[in-house]
Amino acid sequence: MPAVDITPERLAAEVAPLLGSALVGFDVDGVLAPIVEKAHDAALSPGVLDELERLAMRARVVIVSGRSVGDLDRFDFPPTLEVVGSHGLERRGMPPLALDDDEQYTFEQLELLATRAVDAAGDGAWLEYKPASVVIHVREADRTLAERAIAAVENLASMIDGAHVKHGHMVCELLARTGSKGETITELREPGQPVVFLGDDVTDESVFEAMVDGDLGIRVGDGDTAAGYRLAGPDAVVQFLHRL
Ligand SMILES: O=P(O)(O)OC[C@H]1O[C@H](O[C@H]2O[C@H](CO)[C@@H](O)[C@H](O)[C@H]2O)[C@H](O)[C@@H](O)[C@@H]1O
Repeated sequence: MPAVDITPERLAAEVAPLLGSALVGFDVDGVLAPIVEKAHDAALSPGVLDELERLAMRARVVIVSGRSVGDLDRFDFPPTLEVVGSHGLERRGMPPLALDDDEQYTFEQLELLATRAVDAAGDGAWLEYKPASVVIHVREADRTLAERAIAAVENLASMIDGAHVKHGHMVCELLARTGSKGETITELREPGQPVVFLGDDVTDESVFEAMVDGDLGIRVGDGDTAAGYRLAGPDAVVQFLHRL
């Protein structure tokens, strides 16, 4: 069934009765922070931190991001929030992720591929490093060159032992160890605890796909989704939080 468009006010009315019991999860880029050209320029929408802090007094709030935990520090999420990074591979306050020797070898091969892909995609393409992956960013690159470079890198990565590939908004991530936001939420939820989750990207779909009766999945913005509801964009997320 296609997702139902919902207003921030209506969504707040749906979520409010669940607050005492629910796990409320948020993706970052495209949900709490509007998408921008350069990942290091991203900032939370004005007012979001205060609203999240208030929400955390009434519900268990978790941030589940593809960014690394170290990178997520830039957003200053308060300590009352749980913070999960690298698509579920890292948790704030836990020991840092360390690759074993095989994974390290895979990482080095992927880094080489990714570097070549950035060269092939040309001006505007760049590499982001995370503890278990490298991300090829092509938002500012020529679209045709970027698509070609990513198709080639994906093909080559499929021949490397232990390699995984994830796609996102104008990015291709090559991972030496993989995680899943859906599995993370399933691990975090208490038995019978309802989940409310807002996400905007392909990697958030694993959360929506793992949802059970009583959960609320909200896709933010366009795109195919398994979520039940759709909010217009990051501005609507701020309004939703405010109404809540
Ligand atoms: O799971 P998220 O918290 O949404 O993180 C997903 C990726 O976000 C970042 O990239 C995206 O946002 C950038 C800034 O708006 C944008 O320029 C880029 O095109 C987007 O894909 C981040 O850089 C990635 O590491 C995250 O995986």
